[in-house]
Amino acid sequence: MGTSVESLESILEKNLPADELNQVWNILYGENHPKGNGIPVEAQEIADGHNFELKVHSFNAALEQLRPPRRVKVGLFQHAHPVPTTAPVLDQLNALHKLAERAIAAAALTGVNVFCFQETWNMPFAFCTREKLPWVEFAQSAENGPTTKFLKELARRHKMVIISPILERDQFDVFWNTAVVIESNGEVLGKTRKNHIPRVGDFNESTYYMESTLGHPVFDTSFGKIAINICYGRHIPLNWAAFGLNGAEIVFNPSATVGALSEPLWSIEARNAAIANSYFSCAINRVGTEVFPNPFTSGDGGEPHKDFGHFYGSSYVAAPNGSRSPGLTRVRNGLLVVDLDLNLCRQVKDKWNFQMNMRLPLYADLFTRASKPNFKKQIVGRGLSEDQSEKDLTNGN
Ligand SMILES: NC(=O)NCCC(=O)O
Repeated sequence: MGTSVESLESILEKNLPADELNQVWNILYGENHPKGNGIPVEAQEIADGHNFELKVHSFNAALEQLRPPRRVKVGLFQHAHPVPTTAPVLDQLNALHKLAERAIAAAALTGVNVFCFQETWNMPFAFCTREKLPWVEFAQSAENGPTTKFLKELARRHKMVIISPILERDQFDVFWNTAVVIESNGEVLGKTRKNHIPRVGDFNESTYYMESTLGHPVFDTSFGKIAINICYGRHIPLNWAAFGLNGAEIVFNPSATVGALSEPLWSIEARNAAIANSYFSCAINRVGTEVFPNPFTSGDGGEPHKDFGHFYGSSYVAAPNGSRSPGLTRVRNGLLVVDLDLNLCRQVKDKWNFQMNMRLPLYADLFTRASKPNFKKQIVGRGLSEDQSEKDLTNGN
């Protein structure tokens, strides 16, 4: 499909009469259908001037007697790589920083409290190439690298929590796929790292960095308890569950994924995680096509090529009650600002009782046994081993 479709929403809006469109929104997205108002003129001017979509949405919760509403605005920014991947590394980094400054300025004008970029936002997504130079030159210290220093100043200026997913080079020159969490006072609150590394298609990421050893940290920020599940981790329901167990109220999923591989999964996985774990999930995808200097193969017998295919954007936010925001465009840069009430998390827990029905000991026992080499599957019936079943099938039994 590439770039020929702007978004699912644009097709529906073009083709459905208003009353049917409203019904479709309600069925597709839950009780909150798209709302497009509340964008300050100055923020819209920045978006128009720099050709990015600016969309707003809000989720409500019931008013409680003992707890005031806990409203938070999240900002999700998706972007294409702004300059050719052949430009000098410093020029690429500076162009990305400039882009970020504008997006954060627009987010600040819209009242965003917690801002998150896409996966490894400050570099081209070069992991398809399997080459080291110049791509590893984008890797930086999570605490003191140029991107963190740059964002600390913006976080302080705008009193905004900023989540910055980068390729990290640590003090031993070990690489990690990291998200740095910068508090609204400009201090680094901490970092988390990608737990699950893709080995699919052109996503040759194990060439570049190691699996996290940091677990599933939740960051208690001035705007709620947040966690970050980096890209491929969204396919692992236990990964999402672990952030919920540690108390997350919002889980960000900074990603980089292409249409041919994952577009049918995209609208489901983060939304399902929000439902299953009674928190808000925020899925952010890269956009555009990045062309690299040298051809590479996908290991599937196909022709060598110089690009990954189209990163389809479509960033969105899902709420614990199963409703979701509309998605951003598939083809352009975009900022999605979503106003939400964290009280909804506990209200949904009280309604559905997923936590009350969690039965952790039941699953703890199974996972403990399944993680041992002598694990025996609990199969009721003839109790044949897989080898025996295959023989049975070939004998026509
Ligand atoms: N960046 C990354 O983990 N991509 C893997 C592909 C996918 O998860 O859709």
